Amino acid sequence: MESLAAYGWTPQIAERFAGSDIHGSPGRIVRVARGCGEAVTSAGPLRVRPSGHHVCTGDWVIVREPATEGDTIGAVCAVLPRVGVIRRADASGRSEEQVLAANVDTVVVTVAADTALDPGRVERLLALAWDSGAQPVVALTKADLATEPVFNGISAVAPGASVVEVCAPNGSGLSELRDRIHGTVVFVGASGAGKSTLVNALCGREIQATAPVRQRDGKGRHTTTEREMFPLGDGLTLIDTPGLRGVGMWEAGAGIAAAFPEVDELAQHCRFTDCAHESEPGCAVRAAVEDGDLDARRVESHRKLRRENAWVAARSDARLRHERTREAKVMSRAIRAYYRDR
Ligand SMILES: Nc1nc2c(ncn2[C@@H]2O[C@H](COP(=O)(O)OP(=O)(O)OP(=O)(O)O)[C@@H](O)[C@H]2O)c(=O)[nH]1
Ligand SMILES: [Zn+2]
Repeated sequence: MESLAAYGWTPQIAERFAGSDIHGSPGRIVRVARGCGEAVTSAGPLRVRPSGHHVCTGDWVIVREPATEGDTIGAVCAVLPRVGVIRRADASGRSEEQVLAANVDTVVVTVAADTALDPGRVERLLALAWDSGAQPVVALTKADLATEPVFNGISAVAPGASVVEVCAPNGSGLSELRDRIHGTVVFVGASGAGKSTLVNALCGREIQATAPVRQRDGKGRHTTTEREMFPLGDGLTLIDTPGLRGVGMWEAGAGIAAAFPEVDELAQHCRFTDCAHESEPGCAVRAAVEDGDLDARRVESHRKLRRENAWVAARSDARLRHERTREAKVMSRAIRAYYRDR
C-alpha cells in the first residue's frame, strides 16, 4: 500500500475495506472531472467510470481494472460510507446537496486579510466545516497585504477554531498552520482567497496554478476549476477546491449550533425550547444582547442561517415528495400499459 499511504490510507481505513465482500482493489478518488474519476490504488493512478455511483474527491472506493485489453478506464464497484463530508446546498437553487470533499479530518477556511472581512461569509463556511465533523481551522492569508488588523475581528466570528495568520511569499505562519492540521485537509474559501497558493506553499512546490487577483474589484479569477488532492507526507493529504461564490446551508443544523456556541449556550436558558429569539417572552438570548453581553450581529447571523437551513430542508423534502409522486405515476402508467398490452 505504498502509494495509497500517501493518500491517507490507515489501518482504520483498511479495516473498513476488510468488512466489504465486493471484489476489486481499494482506491481513493483524487479528482473528478467531466463525469470521470481519477483514483489512486496501490498499483498507481487509474481513471475510473463512476458506473452509477456518486463519487467525489476524497471518496474511498473499490475499483475494478479495465475489463478488456484495449480499455484504459476502470470502474467504481462500491463507495465506502463517508465520514467527514463537507457539503453545501447547490448554488443552482435546485435544492440539491453538493459534496465538496469526503472523508476529511480538517477544514481550512481560507480568508484573505487584504480585503474587508465579511463575517457572515466566514460564519457560513465555519457552520459547514463544523457540520462535517472535521476540525475547522481558519487561515488568514495575505497577512503581508493587510491594511488594517483583521485578526481580532475574525477570531470573534470563529469561536472554537484556531486562527493562523499566514503569508505564503515569506513562509510565515506555515509551520503554525501545519501544527493545527491533520489527516485529509480540505481548503475552502472565496476565489482569490489564496487557497492554491497556500497548498503550494505547504507542499513546498508549485503544484497548483494560481492567478493574480483582478486589479479593480479584488475578485479572484477562478484558477482552480477542479478539486484535486495532494499528498504532503506525515499522513497529510491536501484537497484544494475551486473558489465558492455561494455557500448555502444544507442540513447543517448541528454545524450552525457549533459555529455559534455562545448563542447556542444561552438559548438553553430561553423559556421555550424552540425560541426564535425574536419576540418570545423569557428569551435569554435577547436579554444577553440588551445587557451588552452578546453581539447582536452574531445573533442575527445565527438566526439567518437557521432560517435558511430550515427553508432548504423543507424544499428538499418537497422535492423528494414530488419525485416520489412522479415515480409512482410512471410506475402506475407502466403497469396500466402492461395490462392493456396483454
Ligand atoms: N502578497 C501575497 N499574495 C498572495 C498570498 N497568498 C496568495 N496571494 C496571491 O493571491 C492571488 C490568488 O491566490 P490563489 O492561490 O490563486 O487563490 P485561490 O483561493 O486558490 O483562488 P481560486 O483558485 O480561484 O479559488 C495570487 O495572485 C496569489 O499570488 C500572500 O500570502 N501574500
Ligand atoms: Zn430565545
